[in-house]
Amino acid sequence: MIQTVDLCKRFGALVATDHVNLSLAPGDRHALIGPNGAGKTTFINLLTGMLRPTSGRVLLDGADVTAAPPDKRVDLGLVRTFQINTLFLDMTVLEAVTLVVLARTGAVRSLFGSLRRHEPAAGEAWELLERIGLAQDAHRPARQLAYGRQRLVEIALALARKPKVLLLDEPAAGVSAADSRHVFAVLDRLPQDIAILLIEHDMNLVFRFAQRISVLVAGRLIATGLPGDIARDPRVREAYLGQAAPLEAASA
Ligand SMILES: Nc1ncnc2c1ncn2[C@@H]1O[C@H](COP(=O)(O)OP(=O)(O)OP(=O)(O)O)[C@@H](O)[C@H]1O
Repeated sequence: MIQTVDLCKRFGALVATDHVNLSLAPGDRHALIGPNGAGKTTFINLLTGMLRPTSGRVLLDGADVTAAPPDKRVDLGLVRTFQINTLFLDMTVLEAVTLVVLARTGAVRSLFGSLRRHEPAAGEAWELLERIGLAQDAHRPARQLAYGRQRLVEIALALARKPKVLLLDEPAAGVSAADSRHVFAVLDRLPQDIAILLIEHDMNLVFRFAQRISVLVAGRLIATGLPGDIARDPRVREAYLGQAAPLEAASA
């Protein structure tokens, strides 16, 4: 579904992404971990097209998208979550998700036409909100929701794009433990055909969610494998020196 081939990114003398080869098949639940500054965000930005690689390629569903702009990649099914912006915060949750459904289907251009034409989009948005447990907040402005619920709205907005590949950059950062559990319960129930790449610092969440884990250190992928193998890998333990406790807990 998505594949990088010898992907490299230099910032001057610094090699932030060093010949990274990583691929996800439909339905994969893959986590990308690594210490601070390892290059995780840079890698995500190379996938979404926010950054151009120095060399190497990005393939999406077999098509070379290395030179494609971000919006084209979204149209092709590569979607990442974003913090809700001011526009969406002032809409109700249902309006915001409906707007993204309309943008996806091209109908947003006729937004000021008959409202009746937008009923299917609102219906789809409603179903989505029910699926991820946000229906009770559908008619509230996103701004009024608790921070943890707003993170769910961000996931809903990404899902409204019907992604083939979903990139999640710390989807539960800054939320309470209870809300974080809810976010991950929602992620567990996402359609099985979506490939998900998760970046997450919380090892308990990583090991709970991922079927495969890749470890990035100083821009290089030092290991990819099953969670148990990653937790026991001496190179990974070395990279997380001083932080081995989460690996212990996760591999137990
Ligand atoms: N635009 C840029 N210009 C120069 N250096 C950059 C730029 N963006 C990132 N870097 C450097 O590239 C390296 C990788 O950074 P990146 O943010 O991708 O790491 P990360 O794994 O996401 O870190 P963290 O877990 O702390 O968010 C770091 O050394 C960072 O300082």
